[in-house]
Amino acid sequence: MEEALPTVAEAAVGDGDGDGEVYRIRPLEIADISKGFSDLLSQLSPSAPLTEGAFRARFGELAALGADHLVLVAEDASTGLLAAAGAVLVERKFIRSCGRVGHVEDVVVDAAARGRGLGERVVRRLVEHARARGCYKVILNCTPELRAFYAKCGFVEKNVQMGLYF
Ligand SMILES: CC(=O)SCCNC(=O)CCNC(=O)[C@H](O)C(C)(C)COP(=O)(O)OP(=O)(O)OC[C@H]1O[C@@H](n2cnc3c(N)ncnc32)[C@H](O)[C@@H]1OP(=O)(O)O
Repeated sequence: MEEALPTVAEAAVGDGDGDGEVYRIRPLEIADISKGFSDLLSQLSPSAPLTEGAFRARFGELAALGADHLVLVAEDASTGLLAAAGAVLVERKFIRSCGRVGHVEDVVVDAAARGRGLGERVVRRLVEHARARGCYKVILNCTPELRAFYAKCGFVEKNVQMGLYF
């Protein structure tokens, strides 16, 4: 029988890196729609602002996936606004003895907060989550300019990304 999934909150408790400073990394919450989540995501990909209704609907869908889908955010204690976000999706496979693979997606740090190690901290927390969920690897797609950033986070270049857009 499959083991019980921890809740998203349980799966990512504790910052664990003792920054004791401004940013608190934690799972996404419903209230984050009013803490700049949409503006943060627009720095990843320009798009129409996320409405509260759309945010709530998607939040509910993702919550139903339990710990197999985790969105982390970093809240700036001095402003109450979000300074970074990132997600990891745990894919359940048949191969590799029904192994699991982590997919890191949508990592972004607010332009004003870049260059202070926050992006690396968020990625490392996402990777920790995937490892704790039993993944045998974590993969992601990025542009060539981000090779050095992900190398700092422990990733090595492997294979080729392909896409087919609709
Ligand atoms: C899977 C995906 O989501 S890919 C999409 C990634 N997101 C984006 O491109 C959105 C726009 N960019 C950003 O949000 C940010 O610039 C990020 C997330 C790429 C980096 O966040 P930051 O907080 O600035 O990175 P951080 O300060 O943790 O950098 C860690 C290390 O990587 C290096 N690094 C960071 N960005 C880059 C870069 N673009 N090119 C080369 N090295 C970089 C840093 O110099 C640092 O190295 P150091 O420890 O030797 O000083």
